[in-house]
Amino acid sequence: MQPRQTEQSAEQQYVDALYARLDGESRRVRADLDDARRASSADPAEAYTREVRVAMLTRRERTLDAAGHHLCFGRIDDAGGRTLHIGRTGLSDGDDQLLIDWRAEAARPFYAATAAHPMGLRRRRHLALDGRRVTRVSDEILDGTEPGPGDVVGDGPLLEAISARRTGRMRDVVSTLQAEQDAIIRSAHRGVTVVEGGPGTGKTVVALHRAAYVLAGFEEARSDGVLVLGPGTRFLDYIAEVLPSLGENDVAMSTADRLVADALGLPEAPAAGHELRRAAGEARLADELAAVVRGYQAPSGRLTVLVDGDPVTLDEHALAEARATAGGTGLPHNQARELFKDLVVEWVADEVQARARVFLAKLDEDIEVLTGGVNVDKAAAGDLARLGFAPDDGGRFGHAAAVAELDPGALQAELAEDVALERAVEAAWPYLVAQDVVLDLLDARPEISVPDADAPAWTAAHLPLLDEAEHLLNGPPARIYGHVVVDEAQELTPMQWRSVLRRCPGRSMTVVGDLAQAGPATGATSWADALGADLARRADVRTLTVCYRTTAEVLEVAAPLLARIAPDQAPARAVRNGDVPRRVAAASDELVDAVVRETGALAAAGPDDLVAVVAADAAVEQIAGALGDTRVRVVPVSQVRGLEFDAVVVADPDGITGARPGGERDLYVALTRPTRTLVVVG
Ligand SMILES: Nc1ncnc2c1ncn2[C@@H]1O[C@H](COP(=O)(O)OP(=O)(O)OP(=O)(O)O)[C@@H](O)[C@H]1O
Repeated sequence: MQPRQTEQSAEQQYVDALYARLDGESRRVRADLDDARRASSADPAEAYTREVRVAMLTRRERTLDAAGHHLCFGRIDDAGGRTLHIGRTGLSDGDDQLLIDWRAEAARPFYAATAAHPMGLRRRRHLALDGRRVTRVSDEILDGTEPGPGDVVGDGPLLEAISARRTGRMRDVVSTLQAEQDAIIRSAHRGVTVVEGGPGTGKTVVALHRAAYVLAGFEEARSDGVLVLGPGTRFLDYIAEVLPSLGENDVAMSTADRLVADALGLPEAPAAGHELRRAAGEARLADELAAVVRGYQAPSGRLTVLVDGDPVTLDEHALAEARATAGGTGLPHNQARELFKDLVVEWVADEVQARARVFLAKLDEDIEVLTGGVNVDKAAAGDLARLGFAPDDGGRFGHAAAVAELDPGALQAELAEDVALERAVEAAWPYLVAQDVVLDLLDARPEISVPDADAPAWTAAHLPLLDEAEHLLNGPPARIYGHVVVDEAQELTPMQWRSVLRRCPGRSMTVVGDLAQAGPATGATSWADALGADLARRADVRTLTVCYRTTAEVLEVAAPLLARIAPDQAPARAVRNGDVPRRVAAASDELVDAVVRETGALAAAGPDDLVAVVAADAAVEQIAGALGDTRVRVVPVSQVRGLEFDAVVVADPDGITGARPGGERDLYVALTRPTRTLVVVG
């Protein structure tokens, strides 16, 4: 038998044993889960323990289900001949660790060892499986020794993975993660990790595998959940299968816009043009909204309340003090209003009591005069004492008793319910709703206004403003996350960042993006622009340098553009070579025909290939119409960030660069989408 076959059948035996173990554990977990679900207890502590157990077993059940697909994909052998198999979950037989979870520390050398730093390994082995059958074994020798009879050295699985035809859905790449990617995924850093890198360097891959790692390793991520944010629904569909295939089904996925719309209970808002998005996304609008809200908080003047028909007035000084106290708590506006009202009530109650005291003292005097000097207190002392009143130092009960009857608590409670007082407070410090606050702001900013203030047609661009206002009025969002992953992070406006950050109070985040690909709504040129100087300073910034998507030839076509739009950025290094991209000249009236011809040729040449046309947004409809009903996708350049295809036709590059500001960045994004074939028509 060939070494390849011998090794393959030895691995097959091992893999069979792993699957037997997996099946056994799945059966056991399911039985335990049934038991745990059936058990009921009236004791709250026991009921809680049971719930925790059900949650734990459910998670394990899911992990085991997902792990069944390509259960084991690697093995590492150290110089002493010890071996470890690496896979999607850990499996053991008593003390024997049969399979190591890829996230475990012991699996690190599988990803991190190189010939320069073998980390004690002699060999790294990749296993390819088809169902439960081992279809291939391939080895890398890391310690510089010659391959022996048991080594199967050949083409790397990475090359095979990245050369494979795309399906339109991203897959997990847990079996071929590269060292520079793995170092970020496994980082123990709990704050903000920023991952930058050119197109196709695996930023999305890193972000998603990091989410899975963080879920397993960080307690706060497990308890408060993980959120993945992407630039649009097309992109979210594209990445939807990666985390479930890693056994993680509980990760929330959304766009920054949908996140806010859901939180505020608003319907999906229509997309906005980049000018509106940019204008409505400026950071200073947060200050302006805060000023709008402050403007409603007891503006200077006096506050008059009618109590039993008598006016009681808080003068400017008293009002300013109440405003300063309520405002100074830092509470959101609507909660601070309650405190403001309490202060007004207290003030008014004091005033009413002071007036009563004066009035009663006067009454005592009048009675004494009327009764010819008879001291009423003295005369009624016995009765008053029986009623529980104590005389003051001068032996007087009179107004002390009467004022005591004006129980301050009861008086305040009564005032708090008083309609006239409530009306006066509402005029000074009204309850506010977010939409009204934003409409107030828009009065002063016609460039971001909505047409009809009575039925405002909010667009996605306004959502972060509404979210900001909601925060100012009612405080932090109810739903927060233990870890937030932001993909295509260069696309978020400063106001969107504020929405995202307020949902991640722990600031445990993975932020991935490429500033050279920034669209016109943000045009961020530094991470400090994007994240704010403070957070950017504390962030752990990593750079990916190797392009796994496309060929060296395609990167070469994009290189002059990169030099113009991001002169400081070193181009990524491609690991593959391929065909030289083609340029097809076409006059503007022939353009659509030429695009149809070229895509037709590509689709015919690769019947299973994923073929796309990328065009300026305004040109999409015409091209799609001319193409008719084909499997070729026509994608507007504004929505193509993060996506990839086997073959791409870029239609009318000048049209793309001229369509909107920063058009060269759009073109750069378009040119870097293919995994293999690029045709530029124009
Ligand atoms: N270690 C890897 N093994 C196999 N495939 C990989 C690996 N790293 C990246 N890839 C593949 O390379 C392609 C590009 O990866 P990804 O989309 O994560 O790049 P990106 O940096 O996010 O790109 P962009 O900037 O265009 O959004 C994907 O098909 C991905 O699956």
